[in-house]
Amino acid sequence: MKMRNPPVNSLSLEFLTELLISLEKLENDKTFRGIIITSDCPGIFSAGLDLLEMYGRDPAHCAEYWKAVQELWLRVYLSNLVVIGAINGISPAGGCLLSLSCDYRVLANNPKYAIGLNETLLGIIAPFWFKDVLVNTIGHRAAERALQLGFLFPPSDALQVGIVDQVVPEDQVQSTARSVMAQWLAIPDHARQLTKNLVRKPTADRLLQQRDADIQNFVRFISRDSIQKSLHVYLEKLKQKKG
Ligand SMILES: CCCCCCCCCC/C=C/CC(=O)SCCNC(=O)CCNC(=O)[C@H](O)C(C)(C)COP(=O)(O)OP(=O)(O)OC[C@H]1O[C@@H](n2cnc3c(N)ncnc32)[C@H](O)[C@@H]1OP(=O)(O)O
Repeated sequence: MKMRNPPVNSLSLEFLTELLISLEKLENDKTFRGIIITSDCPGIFSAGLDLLEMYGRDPAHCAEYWKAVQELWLRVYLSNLVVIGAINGISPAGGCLLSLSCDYRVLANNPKYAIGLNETLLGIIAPFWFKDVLVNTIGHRAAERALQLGFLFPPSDALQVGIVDQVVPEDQVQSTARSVMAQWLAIPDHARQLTKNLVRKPTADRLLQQRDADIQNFVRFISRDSIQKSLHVYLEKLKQKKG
């Protein structure tokens, strides 16, 4: 699955909906046993959640948006398919969550392709289920530092901390992802799927048990004047970077 939402593969409501529909189709087609998620935007895996879906929007829109974010996460995280991330670009925040929700992550060895949950740098916070997935992946202490400081790990650090499973030369990302897929597909589906569910269900259940409250918390948080100001400042910084 090649993500194509130029210029930066931001996860807008429309794009999230497209991804959800595509995933659902693949899940329902029994000829598919695995997917490789990668990007069609040069140098960018995904810029994460679309800031314009959270800035200057009314509460109803924010609620609809957050529901779609939850939905995509649950679908990828709990997918019965083998999901491999072929991460061929930078992957901050929501882009990192998408990567972390794969079963295996291959990152291209380019110092620009940093990955991490950098929410605090925007003046916002990673929701508890983003945090849970990071803690599950790199452990409590490393996650505690990474989340508070908004670390974006370059490939060598990302491998060392375990946020990705493999770092390979850029021209080998897709072929490595395909070899990894072959290994994973050698395992009988029912055994692998039940095991995946056993490991991941408790984390997903934490959100499933409080989805509506999570949406309300998000809407309250994102609608605060101080948070809207932080988003404004961050968006201006992105604009000014262009000069
Ligand atoms: C107690 C209550 C608890 C409640 C908890 C709720 C908490 C809320 C949680 C909300 C979670 C959010 C997670 C996220 O994913 S936030 C998004 C994080 N993403 C980023 O920080 C990445 C920002 N982008 C960049 O750093 C760069 O764009 C890039 C990806 C490195 C690419 O750089 P490049 O130079 O190639 O491109 P430009 O920077 O010029 O960007 C091109 C245009 O795209 C716009 N852009 C970029 N990123 C985003 C984005 N994430 N959303 C929307 N738009 C984006 C950028 O502004 C340029 O637009 P322009 O052409 O119109 O100027």
